[in-house]
Amino acid sequence: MKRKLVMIGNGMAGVSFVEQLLKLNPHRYEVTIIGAEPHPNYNRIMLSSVLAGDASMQDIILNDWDWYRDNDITLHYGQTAGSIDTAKQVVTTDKGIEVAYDELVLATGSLPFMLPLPGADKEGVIAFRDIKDCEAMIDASKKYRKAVVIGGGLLGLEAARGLVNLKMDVSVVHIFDCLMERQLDPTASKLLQAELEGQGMNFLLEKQSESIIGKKRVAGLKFKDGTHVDADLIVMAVGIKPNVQLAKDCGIEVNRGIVVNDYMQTNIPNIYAVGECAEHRGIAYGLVAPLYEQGAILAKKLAGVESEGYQGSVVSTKLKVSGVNVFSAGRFTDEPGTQALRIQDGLEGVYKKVVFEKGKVVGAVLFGDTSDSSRLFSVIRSGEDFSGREKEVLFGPSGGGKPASTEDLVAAMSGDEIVCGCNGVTKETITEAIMEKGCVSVAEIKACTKASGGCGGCKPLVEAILTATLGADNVAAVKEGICGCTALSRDEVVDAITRMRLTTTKEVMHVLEWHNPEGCSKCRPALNYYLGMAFPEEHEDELESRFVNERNHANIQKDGTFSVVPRIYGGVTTPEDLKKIAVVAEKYHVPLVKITGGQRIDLLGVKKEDLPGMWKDLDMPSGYAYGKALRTVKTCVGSTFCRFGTQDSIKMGIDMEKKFERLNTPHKVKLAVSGCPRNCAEATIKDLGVVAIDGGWELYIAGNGGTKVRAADLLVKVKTEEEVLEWTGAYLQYYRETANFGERTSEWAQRIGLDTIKQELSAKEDRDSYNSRIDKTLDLMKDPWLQIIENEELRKAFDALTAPANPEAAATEETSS
Ligand SMILES: Cc1cc2nc3c(=O)[nH]c(=O)nc-3n(C[C@H](O)[C@H](O)[C@H](O)COP(=O)(O)OP(=O)(O)OC[C@H]3O[C@@H](n4cnc5c(N)ncnc54)[C@H](O)[C@@H]3O)c2cc1C
Ligand SMILES: NC(=O)c1ccc[n+]([C@@H]2O[C@H](COP(=O)([O-])OP(=O)(O)OC[C@H]3O[C@@H](n4cnc5c(N)ncnc54)[C@H](O)[C@@H]3O)[C@@H](O)[C@H]2O)c1
Ligand code: SF4
Ligand code: FES
Repeated sequence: MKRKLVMIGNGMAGVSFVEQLLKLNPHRYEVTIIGAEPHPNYNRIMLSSVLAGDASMQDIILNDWDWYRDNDITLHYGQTAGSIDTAKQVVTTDKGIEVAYDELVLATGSLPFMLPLPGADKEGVIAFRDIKDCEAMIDASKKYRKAVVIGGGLLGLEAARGLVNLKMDVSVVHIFDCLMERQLDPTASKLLQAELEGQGMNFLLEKQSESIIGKKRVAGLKFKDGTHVDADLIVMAVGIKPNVQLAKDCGIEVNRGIVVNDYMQTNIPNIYAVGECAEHRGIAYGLVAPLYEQGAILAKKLAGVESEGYQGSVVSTKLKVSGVNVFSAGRFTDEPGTQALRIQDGLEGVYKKVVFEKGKVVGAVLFGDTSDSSRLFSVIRSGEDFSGREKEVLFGPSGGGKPASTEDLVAAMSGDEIVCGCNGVTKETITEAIMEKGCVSVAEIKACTKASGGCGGCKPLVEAILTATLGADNVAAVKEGICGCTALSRDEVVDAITRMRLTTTKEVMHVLEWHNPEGCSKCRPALNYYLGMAFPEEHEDELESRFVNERNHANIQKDGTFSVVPRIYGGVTTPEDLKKIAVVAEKYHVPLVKITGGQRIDLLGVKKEDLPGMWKDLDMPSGYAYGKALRTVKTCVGSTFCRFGTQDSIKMGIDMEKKFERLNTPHKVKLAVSGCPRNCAEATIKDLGVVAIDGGWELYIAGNGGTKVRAADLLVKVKTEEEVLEWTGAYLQYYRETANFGERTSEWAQRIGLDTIKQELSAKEDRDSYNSRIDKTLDLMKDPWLQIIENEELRKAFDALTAPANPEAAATEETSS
């Protein structure tokens, strides 16, 4: 008969412990979890990324509902354990459910510390601890402007960064004169402050909060020095306290946290504690890496596997604010008996400090360049004696180069050592992903194991494990750089752009140390695209990084003339538009007027100097026949006139074209809509094709009618026109975010797999998230012809553009349709 294991708390530490227990001894226990939050276990760390707009709520689920069912775990979610009868071994929840246990694990985490200020109960005063808080901030940003974060620690600064991204005016109130004083020395702290001020944060240092003002809702914060700051939202991030009340009430020994021994046992038999609520050797940890280590020890204990017990952890932190590289580990302050080695490069904004005690590295602070973080952390944990050769730690044995390689440290790591603290991923899990699942890049390892998907601090170590496992030559062979100017892959470049918030091609090339500082014709347009995709609002399109056809907003022809293709939505025109086209064709002596395969009209043989005049006279939007963008939405007659038609394909096509026109994509995108399965619009050889069926629509993807003909695959059947637009938006944005620049949907879909696409888009929440990003981009797009006609500066710049010496070479870039 199975023993009854009950766990109170459905958070990161607790569930990680259960996962490890199931691996070691899957059949020993009947597991019940009581969780106060109405969600399955999620990655609390990533709430910062959700707030910053870099991840969706769906992305941060660690164990979905199916996981509990598949592992026979009873989950009482949305219920709080209210009491424990330690004599009868029964837990009672606030909803009156009684659960008997043989073994009980407390994993109740922490509570945010709320300053007991007068007015702290007003609307708009919140903490930042869970999904509910995160949603409250996102909602507030839609209605209000001024946010104040109290606390300049890790949490406060990550909250502040998220609120800046949500377009709020953000002030951070801090009690000391240095931010993150628990992790940084004053030098690093001041460098950090300057960097964050540059990102738009305002700091009010050495401020003691006195009261919160306002009526029902907060209106401001008053300080003890008589000053005040206006606020529509106040986020308190002034630390946490272990959640121990339940334990205390039933007689379990509690200090700051629930007191446990090296095997996570409390003073009451059969009751254990793990995670932030536990206090081991006087320390209650507030970071996940040590909590996962505790979970591993407890799992062994309850699975009947011997271990030496938990010995405590050295912790390291990395601030998850993009564009800022800060790392801190161990004891970093100058104490008696310690010595510090510091280097500072004021030009590059780099600062490094390593603290020694009796020759051993006991702590480190890095700012600006954190590439040494994994190695330094390993050195701290290894306790290696550097007496007499301390400088090797930063400068290597020769005094001038890099110190002992990360690969050596990787080789010395045991399999169960945690590599990614944020996601609790061990070295063994990563090597398995490489050897058994065929991962050959950090991005693939991330997709497979989640390692490096949180703060990103473990990335160098994951990379080193990859190199150590596959061999440097093999890694280099499989890693396809985006061009000869860099050894970095597309994913690595895009990841760096988003993580470090790089905004220009020059900045990317500089920060990522391009071999060729000017880039080349392959990487410049690609970077320009990736930047625009990642930061549609901040990035200014770089004309000089565009291909010649896109610079001219017209396709260059073999004789050096251009073609003009105005947009004709869904292939439906009007007598007025036809008249305008005819007048323009005559006025500018257009030698050839041609109906294209995409159901529109091409005016060929136009002189460059005539282009703006023609655009003005036409007074029609650009058809983007020259761009890596949405080209056409071909439609059939559909139900309006055709006797076979089941749906209005013309309206559907026009709606799609109007919604997605001007969208920049990795390569050109063509759509089509047919009004019945006879498919006269050839929708099944398009990047996305829609075919009407009885009572709905079928969406086909990744078709191609070009040199490599490919029939499209069925993605989904839907009922309404709204759903067609919703799926199309999500699909196009997923393609925009994950395809290589220059990769058609057909190649992309074959590379990543149809099942992956289906799975990625299956949840409505994910589709909404993709749509919100595509909508943001579409809102910002303007018609390029109109801009040049209306804006004198742009007009001058356009006139100054010269056509390439060899039009044929340029014409191979793109073809129109
Ligand atoms: C925004 C944010 C960013 C962070 N970033 C990082 C980071 O980058 N790196 C890092 O290492 N750490 C980070 N942390 C800290 C990290 O999230 C915590 O250390 C970790 O989540 C603690 O895990 P836990 O399981 O002990 O507690 P929790 O994850 O808090 O889980 C405890 C759970 O128990 C539930 N509970 C409590 N009492 C009861 C009860 N009586 N009955 C039922 N359920 C109960 C709670 O509702 C909660 O769901 C961050 C924290 C936040 C809030
Ligand atoms: N990147 C990360 O690793 C990360 C990110 C977020 C949160 N966390 C963890 O979550 C927990 C909570 O984070 P936190 O930043 O709230 O805790 P913290 O204790 O690390 O920092 C709180 C900060 O608030 C300041 N403070 C205290 N009282 C104040 C007051 N009255 N007015 C103004 N400032 C005041 C403190 O000086 C301190 O710097 C911690 O355990 C932290 O490690 C980690
Ligand atoms: S696809 Fe069907 S509805 Fe459209 S024109 Fe052809 S037969 Fe008519
Ligand atoms: S340690 Fe943060 S992502 Fe791995």
